[in-house]
Amino acid sequence: MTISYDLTPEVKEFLKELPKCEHHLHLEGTLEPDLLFPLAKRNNVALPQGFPQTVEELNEKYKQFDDLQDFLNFYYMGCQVLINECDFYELAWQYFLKVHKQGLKHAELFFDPQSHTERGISVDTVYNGFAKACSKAESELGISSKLIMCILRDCPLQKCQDLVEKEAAHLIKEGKVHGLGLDSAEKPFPPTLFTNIYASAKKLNPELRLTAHAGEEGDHTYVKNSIDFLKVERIDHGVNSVQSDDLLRELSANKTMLTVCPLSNIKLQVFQDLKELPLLKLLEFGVPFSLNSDDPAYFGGYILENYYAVHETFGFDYKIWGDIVINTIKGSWCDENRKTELISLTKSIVAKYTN
Ligand SMILES: Nc1ncnc2[nH]cnc12
Ligand SMILES: [Zn+2]
Repeated sequence: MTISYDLTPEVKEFLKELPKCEHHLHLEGTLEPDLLFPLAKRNNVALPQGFPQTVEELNEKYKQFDDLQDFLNFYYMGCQVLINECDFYELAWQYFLKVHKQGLKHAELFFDPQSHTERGISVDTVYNGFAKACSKAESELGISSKLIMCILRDCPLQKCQDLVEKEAAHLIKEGKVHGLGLDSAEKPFPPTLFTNIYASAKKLNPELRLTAHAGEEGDHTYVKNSIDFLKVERIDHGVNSVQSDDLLRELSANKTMLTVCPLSNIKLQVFQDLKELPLLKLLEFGVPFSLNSDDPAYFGGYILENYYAVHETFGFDYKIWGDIVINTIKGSWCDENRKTELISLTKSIVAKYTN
């Protein structure tokens, strides 16, 4: 499903060349219909009753979701075809191959163990497959990456606690997962429910980075409470932060990054039009944000299409794009040398297009 963007070839080339970092990408959300059906066959998985039968029918369904829950229903059905370590590896590797062609240099990648452990698959099977693809992407494609393990907020709390304190405790302690996140249905499961679990994860490894989905369908208090109770340093989506100027000032003062997902917000009807995406207000208040693809197989675009869509709507000049990309690099969880390298690359690309 390719959407065409009304941009000049020069702008397209500029956006492609920018050294992009992605902070909000669910690896399970990269499961394209043309991988889903072969995996179902290979693993002998019967898709649920009523599930589309062909790539074309599935693509038709993906044209629009009613809301977050409508999408999540399909997302979790899709997860069922992932069984063996090689499936997780193949999924992530296909993602890296696609975004390598789009100028992605650094990726911070979510994965959802509970969508697999519920089906009897071990956390290690999932982790090992994804980690292998990450190592290969670094050595063969020059893409650095970090894995962020997410808690599914609509699973029973005890199971969320067991994931962190038992099943995946070794991955946290050994620093194999770099960060902890919180995703899935937002509104009925406010962040305060997870205060103790976040605290025990941080106790297992004080270096663990913390983030959470908030302010996608929940209001601005979900963002504020994620910061105050979960002690997160980043917010995934966070677009409803614009409901409170006080919160925007706080985000700006603390340099708390919002990982904004433009095409996702349209497909899940958070906004009806990209013009409503509050990037200008975030820029006005000095709130750092990055642009991301969330679940690209479902939302009609990877990282570069998200950059295209934002350019088509807001028409930022090259200098503003340079600032957005540099802020994204600064808010990344990679080491300082990598940041310096990517910032200097950004500056040279902006200079090439503005001189
Ligand atoms: N956009 C999103 N919001 C919440 N949970 C998710 N899981 C995958 N994508 C998600
Ligand atoms: Zn997400």
